[in-house]
Amino acid sequence: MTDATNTVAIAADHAGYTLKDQLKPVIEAHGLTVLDLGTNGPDRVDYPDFGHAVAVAIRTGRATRGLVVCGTGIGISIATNRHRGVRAALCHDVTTARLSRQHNDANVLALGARIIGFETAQDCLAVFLSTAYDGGRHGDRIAKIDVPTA
Ligand SMILES: O=C(CO)[C@H](O)[C@H](O)[C@H](O)COP(=O)(O)O
Repeated sequence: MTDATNTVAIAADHAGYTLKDQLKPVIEAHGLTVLDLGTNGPDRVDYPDFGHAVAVAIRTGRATRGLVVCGTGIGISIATNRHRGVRAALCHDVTTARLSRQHNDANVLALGARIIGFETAQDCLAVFLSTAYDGGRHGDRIAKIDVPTA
């Protein structure tokens, strides 16, 4: 049985699926399991469907972390962030990837396949997966991110 705490849900649109697939070994090299939610080919698809799929996997406990990829990373990160408790960070460099974990306790990394190259993407993901949340003063701020329901 797959251990959700060691599972990373991944998804991409047509612009991001190649990078998504290239990044699977990075996840596995960290001793983590990949839950691939598509897409798996070049046919045009809608990025919100794939951002939502990763967010739902986290919300339902099938995974604790996620990776989403589209052309810019913008659309899929916006969609992923519509889910309560899901914090997707769009990163273009290792510094933002590191700080997304230390300060924001980001649980999803978003990347733009048409914006950054494989080497940078690989470094961002490796840092994202290996950096712990700092806690402390950041906790109250994170608690204010999700808008309270009436
Ligand atoms: O970057 C994206 C959304 O922010 C998507 O991956 C697409 O690249 C973008 O929507 C453009 O779509 P296209 O059909 O590939 O032109």
